[in-house]
Amino acid sequence: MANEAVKVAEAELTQKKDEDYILSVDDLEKAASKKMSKLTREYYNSGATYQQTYFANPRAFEKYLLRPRVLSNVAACDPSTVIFGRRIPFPLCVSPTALHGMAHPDGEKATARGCAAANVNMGISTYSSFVWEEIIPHAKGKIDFFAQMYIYPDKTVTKNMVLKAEKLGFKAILLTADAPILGTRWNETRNQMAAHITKQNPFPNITDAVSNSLTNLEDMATLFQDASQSWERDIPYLRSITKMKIFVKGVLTAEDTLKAIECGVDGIVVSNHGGRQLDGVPATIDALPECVEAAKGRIPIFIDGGFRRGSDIFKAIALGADCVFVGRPALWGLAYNGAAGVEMMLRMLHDEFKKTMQLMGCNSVKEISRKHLAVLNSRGFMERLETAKL
Ligand SMILES: Cc1cc2nc3c(=O)[nH]c(=O)nc-3n(C[C@H](O)[C@H](O)[C@H](O)COP(=O)(O)O)c2cc1C
Ligand SMILES: CCCCCCC(=O)C(=O)O
Repeated sequence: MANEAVKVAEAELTQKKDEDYILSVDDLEKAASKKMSKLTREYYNSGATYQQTYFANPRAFEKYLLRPRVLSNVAACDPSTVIFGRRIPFPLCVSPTALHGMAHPDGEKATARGCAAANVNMGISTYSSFVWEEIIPHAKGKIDFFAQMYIYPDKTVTKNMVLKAEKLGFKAILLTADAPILGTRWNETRNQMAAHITKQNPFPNITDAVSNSLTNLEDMATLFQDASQSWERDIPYLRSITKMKIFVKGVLTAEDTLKAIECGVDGIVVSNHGGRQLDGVPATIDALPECVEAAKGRIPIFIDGGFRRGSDIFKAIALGADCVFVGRPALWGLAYNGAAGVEMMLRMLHDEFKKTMQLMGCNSVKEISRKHLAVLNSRGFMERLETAKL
């Protein structure tokens, strides 16, 4: 009888294959990628030109080792933190990414529902598949939204977008600064992405300006992104027309961190656009320390790029970030199972982050610091990050 029970249990086990388990963001990426069309998969899962930065982002976390403290009574560990005056479950928000309609028919509306279910704030792209006013009601009052914008060549567009965002209750502008022109992604040309976009996936927020005659995204972007954007001209202008917080997204250096402070922005997002703009720039986790050092606590610092594990989030907080954002993981959740897939991804990262905190001996986000990290020096010996000569 016992043998029979074992046989039944084994038969049930073999019905479920290893790939049916989604236990990590990496599992989710694989499962979601199978569900996407070639066009969508290659648009989402790629970077600029040789993709050096795209691959560097997730890999760079490995060189930061964790230094745990034991016997620290972590039974009451609390991974929550406060962003813009609102307590959020853990230091994570969703980055703005274009065209969620390619992953799921409900696009950003489903992403917003997934974020609301997990109580996670969401950035929405200028290039969203639905107009902002259609997306917000799906989570209104439950989470904060951030409006991703560019400096548009036509300044009345900039002004209208800002005023619209303010009216819709967006908490902050994420001004994308690393895209005065669009980066080159070769498979977008191979897949004739621009033709697909104008026909099947228009940009409803800016649709009037879209020209069907254009054949590549880089040309299309010149309609919406102004190569003459500058700190001196555009930040004071934005400041003069809005009370929303202004975060500059795409900062990678101490110099630009200082410039951001000088121009009076409310914060920066250390970002390389997920490796989609300038190939060859550092992984964001490697650029973070010089930005943190330059800021000296004067402005909040957010970061995105390659975050796939709870321990990645822990490392960024330890290096001085206030909050981490994820882009592609939300797209994978959406493609895998709509709003429920987005929620699943966010809960997975929440649980991994909390477990990392507990196994590190931390009870609150405020306790996490550089003393929790180490690196291997050039001779292969471990050094505490606090004292390491890098
Ligand atoms: C498919 C895709 C579309 C994106 N669209 C935008 C966009 O419209 N505006 C923007 O500022 N950043 C955009 N980004 C960059 C993200 O905001 C974010 O910086 C990046 O995805 C973070 O890296 P991760 O995907 O590894 O988490 C996009 C990224 C991806 C993957
Ligand atoms: C014509 C513009 C194409 C959308 C660009 C969105 C974006 O930033 C990306 O990384 O892709």
